[in-house]
Amino acid sequence: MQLVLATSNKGKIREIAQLCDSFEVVAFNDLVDLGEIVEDGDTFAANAMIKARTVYDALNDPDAIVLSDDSGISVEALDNAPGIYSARYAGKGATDKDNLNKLVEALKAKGLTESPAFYTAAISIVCREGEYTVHGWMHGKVIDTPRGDGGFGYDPMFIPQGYDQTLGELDGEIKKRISHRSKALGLAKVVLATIRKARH
Ligand SMILES: O=c1nc[nH]c2c1ncn2[C@H]1C[C@H](O)[C@@H](COP(=O)(O)OP(=O)(O)OP(=O)(O)O)O1
Ligand SMILES: [Mg+2]
Repeated sequence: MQLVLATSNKGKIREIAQLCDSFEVVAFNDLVDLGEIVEDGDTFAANAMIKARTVYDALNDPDAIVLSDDSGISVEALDNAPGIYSARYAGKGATDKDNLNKLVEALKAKGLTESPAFYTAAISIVCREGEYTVHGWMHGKVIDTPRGDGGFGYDPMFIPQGYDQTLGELDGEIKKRISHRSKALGLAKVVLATIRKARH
């Protein structure tokens, strides 16, 4: 069964494809040309649903199953910023490196070397059977000295609870087990199994 991913983020596509390996996963950009989807919701869930609905409507295919992800990092010492603005923390068109460096600077500006932090993932599914949104969280801390180049986004500065290495250093198999995205996808796969059953 095909699963259309309503994301342009290569790190997410890689992780979702690995975690949803019983589906034929395809990125929406390979099917339709929508340009940048405007994420003007005020929560992760709202933005995830915007992305999934936009792609579902553009595909105009009653059999389509679209899955989106809106996610980000919230830092306690920064009143849970950047949150839903994680992708553009360093401004429109910011790279992962720009955003990470801005977060390091924000910690230093507070005279901090670390702070508790957590990732949120909201995953939405839109198909003819209905619209669904599930969440996953991963708690830990951010540090001001990024280490490792694994993962993507803010991973080199995030140390998950129970570990002493960053997600940039840890084996990707660990992130697959504990991340906000894998937890949310664990719930999303229950929805997908129900859809698959209803269609056969
Ligand atoms: O596991 C993660 N490890 C590190 N960083 C992460 C992770 N998960 C989300 N993030 C960061 C990256 C980006 O700065 C923002 C997502 O923003 P978000 O709008 O959901 O994604 P995006 O714009 O990169 O692609 P898209 O909207 O097409 O899904 O949070
Ligand atoms: Mg985005």
